[in-house]
Amino acid sequence: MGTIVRTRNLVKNFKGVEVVQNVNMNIQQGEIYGFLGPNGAGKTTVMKMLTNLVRPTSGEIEIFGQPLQGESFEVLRRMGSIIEYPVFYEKLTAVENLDLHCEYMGYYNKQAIRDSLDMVNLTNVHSKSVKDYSLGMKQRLGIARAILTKPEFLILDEPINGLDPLGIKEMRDIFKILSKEHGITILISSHILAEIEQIADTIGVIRGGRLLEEISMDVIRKQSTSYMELTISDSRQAARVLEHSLRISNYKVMDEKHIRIYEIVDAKDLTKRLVQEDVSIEGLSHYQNSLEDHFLQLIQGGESHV
Ligand SMILES: Nc1ncnc2c1ncn2[C@@H]1O[C@H](COP(=O)(O)OP(=O)(O)OP(=O)(O)O)[C@@H](O)[C@H]1O
Repeated sequence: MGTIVRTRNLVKNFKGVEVVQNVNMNIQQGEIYGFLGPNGAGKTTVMKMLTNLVRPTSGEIEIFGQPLQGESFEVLRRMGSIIEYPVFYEKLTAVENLDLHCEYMGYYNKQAIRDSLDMVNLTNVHSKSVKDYSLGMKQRLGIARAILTKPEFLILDEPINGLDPLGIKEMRDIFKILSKEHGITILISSHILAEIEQIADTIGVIRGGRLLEEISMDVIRKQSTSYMELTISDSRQAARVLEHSLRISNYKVMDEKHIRIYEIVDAKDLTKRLVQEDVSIEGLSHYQNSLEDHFLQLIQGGESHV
């Protein structure tokens, strides 16, 4: 698998303010890359730079192994995008809108229009004009338009924003089909972790214009650990009991009164043995280091909407 997008020290200044700072981003072929960050973090600006809508102040962008320049029309033709909200001719129908888009792109193909509407489940809307569409339908039409020319790489800026749970589910299913069945690499931004974690293969976290982390979901899942924390009278004595009587080796003494155990143990057995060996137990709790904790620690916002 190759790298589809690579940015090196990407910077964007607006009126002297660095809204994107030294971003080094790597998107691999075939993956769904979740671009996670609070409002104003710089996601849209990065996406605009990737699509040549905004020029970087400095740094490099490589897409499909080629540097992105002002005249990279070939590269741009292989990409589809929805940046900010998709805009349509409201009085026209879906097919009429896509017809016009095809004409504009110099890619007239009736079958492609039908295929892409099918792919986003926008059928049976023949005579309806776009002004009567729900937000979810508009978003899906935006995706249909973005995939009309059968791009290899799709950029979607907050496509789930404002959708109801059913709309979100529909969108997720569409992303999965585009990715897994059609092999399209997808960059998708959101400010809500829960939306991203279910679909992304890799997550890039951005805040204040800096890419704080780029990590695969597999690695994150492996890192998220559960443990049991014991509060005891004497952690040294307790550690001896764990090692010698219970044969537990995967634990950590936190301080004089706390021990964390990272392996599965029978809590009843454990407490019984500790009491037998004169260690008094003041507390025992189970913890799960969740994905959310991981990102909240990273972003240090303290809210679940990072
Ligand atoms: N054309 C512009 N001129 C001046 N400042 C801008 C411009 N475009 C974006 N910014 C600023 O750059 C910062 C990053 O904005 P950007 O839209 O990229 O963030 P974002 O992560 O996409 O957030 P959102 O989800 O709210 O769009 C913000 O502080 C924004 O006000």
